This record gives sequence, structure tokens and C-alpha cells, in this order.
Amino acid sequence: MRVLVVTAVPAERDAVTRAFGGEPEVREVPGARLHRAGPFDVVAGGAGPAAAAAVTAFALAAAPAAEPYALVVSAGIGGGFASAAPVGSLVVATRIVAADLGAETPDGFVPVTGLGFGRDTFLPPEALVRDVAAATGAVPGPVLTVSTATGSAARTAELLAAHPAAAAEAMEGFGVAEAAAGLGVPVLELRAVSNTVGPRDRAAWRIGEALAALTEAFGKTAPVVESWNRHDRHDRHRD
Ligand SMILES: O=C(O)c1cccc(C(=O)CC[C@H]2O[C@@H](n3cnc4c(=O)[nH]cnc43)[C@H](O)[C@@H]2O)c1
Repeated sequence: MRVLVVTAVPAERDAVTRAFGGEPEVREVPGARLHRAGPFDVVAGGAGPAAAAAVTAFALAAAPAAEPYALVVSAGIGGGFASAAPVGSLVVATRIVAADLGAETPDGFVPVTGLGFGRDTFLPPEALVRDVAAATGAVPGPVLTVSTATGSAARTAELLAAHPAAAAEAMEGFGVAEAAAGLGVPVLELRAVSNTVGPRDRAAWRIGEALAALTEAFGKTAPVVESWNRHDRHDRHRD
């Protein structure tokens, strides 16, 4: 069973592959460079939902027919909402939500679904989310995908008003999920919290700590996804 993992930057990709030691085998496919480690093919596809969707689609389309991907994981560091996910913690998405995809109106932000088209949420498989949370200690909760990282208390309050249970935000999950859904592949999002969502303070980001947490999490996630693929995949896919 193979799992495609999509990160934004090479440092995140390498944090995932480090969980398996040694040098990953590198495979070039059109549009993507995959680093193979354990059950994971890991690609650093760039920042933001568009880059993430493009590289996910390229990698999925390039999989050999005899060995299709059973799962796609959007992974990396992320911002944690203070009440749910402190710096250094992990978050596994129960929902992957496009938080700024929609329209501004005189009455405030309206998501695309409120405009009568598109979609703004993908649901990872429930059993897999539960098992990954149990194995890694990750907080299960909604992860918001934003095109602009939050940098003020006012924007944080807006996001929490619209998504009171939000645990984290990042910039790729919804793009990865959109591409995976287009090809009928389930999706998961796993984030290691490097900073708190709120007024921008880049000096306070704990990137090294978050990358170390990501490495540890992927070591613990590999057996979970392998077991899920054998036992749960076909009856629990909600999307
Ligand atoms: O500078 C470095 O060494 C470094 C190493 C690893 C990753 C980075 C990034 O800047 C990754 C950008 C990536 O991180 C996500 N992210 C992290 N915090 C937030 C946030 O508060 N709001 C939104 N996104 C966040 C996001 O997915 C970015 O694409 C640097």
C-alpha cells in the first residue's frame, strides 16, 4: 500500500522522511519529485492550495495502475488556535475547510456553498482520524486552509466566529483534498503547530520543534495507515 504525502517546503518533506532513517529513494514523475520512505511517497509541492492541488494531481495521475495511492496526506507545520492546539502539539483534521473561499458581502463573508456552487469542506475518514489521534497524541479538530496566513487578533476572531471548533490553520490542505477527491482517493491532514494563530510574530515560531514533532508523528502514523488500509478503508470512506 502506498500513501502520497504532500508538504509545502522541502524542510517539511525531509521531516517526514526522517521518520524512516537513511536516504529516501527519489523518483521523478511529470510535475513532481517523490521521496520514498516507508509506505510514504513525499513531495514538497509549494505553498498554498493551488500549488498543492497541482502537485497532488500530478503525483496521483503518475501512480502505476498496479499500485495506486490508497490515501493522500497533507502535512507540515501550521498555526494552532490557542485554546485548542498549543505550539509543539499536533493536529489531525476532522474537517478540511476552505476558510476564505467565497465572497465578501455587506453582511460579511459568505462561503462558496452559500453562493450556490462549489464546496468548502472535505471529511477525512473518521476511523483513520481517530486512530491517528490515538497513536500520535494529535488533537482532532477542523483545520482551516487559508491563502493568507492570519496575522491579527481581528482576523483570528473572525475565523473563530465562523469556525468555533477550529484547531489549526495552514495553506495547503483544501487543495490537496480537492485533487484527491477528484480521483476518488481519501485524504488526511496532519499539522505540527509551529506558531499560534494571531498577531504576526515570526520570531516566536518554533519551526525546529514542530518539524521534530512531525517526524515523530509520521513514525507512529505508518502502522496506523497500513492497518486502516487492510481493515477499514472500504467501508469508512465518507467522501
Ligand atoms: O524557515 C524555515 O526553516 C521553514 C521550515 C519549514 C517550514 C517553513 C514554512 O514557512 C512553511 C510554510 C507553511 O507552513 C504553514 N503554516 C505555518 N504556520 C502557519 C500559519 O500560522 N498560518 C497559515 N499557514 C501556516 C503553511 O501551510 C505554509 O505553507 C519554514
